[in-house]
Amino acid sequence: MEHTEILTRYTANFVDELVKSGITDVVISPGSRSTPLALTFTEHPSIKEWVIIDERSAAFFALGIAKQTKQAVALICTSGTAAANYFPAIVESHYSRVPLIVITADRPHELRGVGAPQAIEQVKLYGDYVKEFHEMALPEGTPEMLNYVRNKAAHAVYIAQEGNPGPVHLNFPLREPLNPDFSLEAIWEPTGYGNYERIYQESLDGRKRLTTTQIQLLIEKLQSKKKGVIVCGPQVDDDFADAITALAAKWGLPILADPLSQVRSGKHDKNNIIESYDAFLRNATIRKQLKPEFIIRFGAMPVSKAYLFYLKENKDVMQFTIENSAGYREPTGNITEFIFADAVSLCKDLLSQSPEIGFDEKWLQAWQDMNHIAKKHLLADVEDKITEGEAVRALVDVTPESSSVYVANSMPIRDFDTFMLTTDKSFTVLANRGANGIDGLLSSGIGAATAGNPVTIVSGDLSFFHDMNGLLAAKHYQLNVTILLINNNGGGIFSFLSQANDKKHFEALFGTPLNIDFKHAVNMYGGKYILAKTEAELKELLKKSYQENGLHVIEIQTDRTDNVDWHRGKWLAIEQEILKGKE
Ligand SMILES: Cc1ncc(C[n+]2csc(CCOP(=O)(O)OP(=O)(O)O)c2C)c(N)n1
Ligand SMILES: C=C(O[C@H]1C=C[C@H](C(=O)CCC(=O)O)[C@@H](C(=O)O)[C@@H]1O)C(=O)O
Ligand SMILES: [Mg+2]
Repeated sequence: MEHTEILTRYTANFVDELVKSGITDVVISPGSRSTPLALTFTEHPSIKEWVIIDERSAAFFALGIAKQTKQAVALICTSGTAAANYFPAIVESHYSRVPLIVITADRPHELRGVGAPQAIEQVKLYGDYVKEFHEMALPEGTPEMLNYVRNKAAHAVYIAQEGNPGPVHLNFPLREPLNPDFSLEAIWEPTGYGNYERIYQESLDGRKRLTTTQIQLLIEKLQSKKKGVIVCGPQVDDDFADAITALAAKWGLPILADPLSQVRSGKHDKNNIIESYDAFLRNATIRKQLKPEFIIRFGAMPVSKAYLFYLKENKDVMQFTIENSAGYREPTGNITEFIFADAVSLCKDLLSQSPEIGFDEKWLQAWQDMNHIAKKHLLADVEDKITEGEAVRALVDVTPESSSVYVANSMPIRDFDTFMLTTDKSFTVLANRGANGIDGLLSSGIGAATAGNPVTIVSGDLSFFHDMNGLLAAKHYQLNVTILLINNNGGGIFSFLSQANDKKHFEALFGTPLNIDFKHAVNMYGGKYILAKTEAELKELLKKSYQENGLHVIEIQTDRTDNVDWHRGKWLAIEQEILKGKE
């Protein structure tokens, strides 16, 4: 075979095997060295390609698709700093356990380290942030090498999705000429198959379960205890909410549900859910009154800093951390017993095998009473000028059934933690809490919108500014996306921190006001911009945006100092009523 036929068959077998392994979306950024990959993906009849010019945005866009669909997404870019621009999203996908197939085109080995253009060191470029790295062989046309390239494709998808999902990096050296020939016959036809990774696909559905003996041992450890707390961190399993609430109901235990646990919304039993714990666990006296005898946490730590303090103050308390596969996520240094098992299976096994464990019903009541007081205050007071908490409250009220909300880090996710109360409406809450970056948010949310469900992105002004390039995808692909822009003209979260006491440096180094009019940026990307001034107005504008196509940006404007005072006023009123009741 001559060069172009080898190149064509090699890349076609690679792409076809990715598709056969379940890849449905690929995000391509323009380049020359990546030509054979970009063209072959685009020519393949069964994959959707998204072209995103800015590689940092492209990778966060792919991350958003993968978070929404829970399936691996492929990324293609050319050599050089293009590949380096993938790094932030790869870090996020590593920590938030999102599967990505990262494919970087590269110069062939004779052009590396010799001053050739656009040639950087791409071997293991992302270090340990990827689950696996492979330097692909240069294209060859033998049956063995066409089998090899299929094996690597299937293996990459398997590794990206097995255990704790994450990114896999394939570096692809390619020699010129780079244009494939799609007139060739049967380029998608696999050569003799042989054994390769596809066989793993079936095992992905295998849930890791404890043995009956292990379940009994766990139950025995708990039976003598009365005051337990179930904590639900971020979860992706659609069956988890039903399973954990059924178990909590049988055991009579409170569930502290993080906004990303997907437990706060849905048709399941909400009786044991304590969603406002961040508001009242801020008070040390209340934390002491709620000292537990054991804690069972499912998944990563919740957003709540108040819960972190609660955990730190209970180093003597028996703790179990449930992880689906592997990992160590216990930042307080408290002793914990890690249980590596599928969360839903574990809940079901405990439910079916545990006797009536007579936990202390007053214990659950104590949590429910405090939660009730907190919710009363969080739902009270409609201000004449909308606040950041009311904006979240309004969104939770009007976001459509089965929609998704992609929430920015900093205050938006914390306001979701405080103001997203339980609801029978089912909607998904997504965020980039792996590394808590303010980068790539718009791209991630717009990527999530490609799945077709209504998506509302909740962004601070700096997060919006940080990823404005991401808006191009919404314009280019005419995606339907609503963005709730919470503009307090700077980094509002810093006003809650001790840095705010440094009047000399604060605004320059932490407040960092932008003083820009986002309307112009929104119009540049073909979006509809409007300013909402009250909670009622915001609700109407949000509902209207869900009825219309395209990009909608609804901005509310707040003052960072007023915002702190308003939040602290809420927290104080809650604490005072709870503690008054305890006098
Ligand atoms: C990429 C990145 N850079 C910097 C930070 C540090 N940081 C955390 S929150 C924040 C300010 C965010 O401001 P904004 O998006 O307006 O949200 P607000 O705090 O006002 O709610 C910054 C700079 C970060 N988390 N990620
Ligand atoms: C801006 C950064 O993130 C820090 C900001 C605030 C967090 C915090 O302490 C909030 C307090 C609260 O939730 O009541 C802080 C933290 O979680 O420890 C974040 O690291 C940053 O650049 O780190
Ligand atoms: Mg801000």
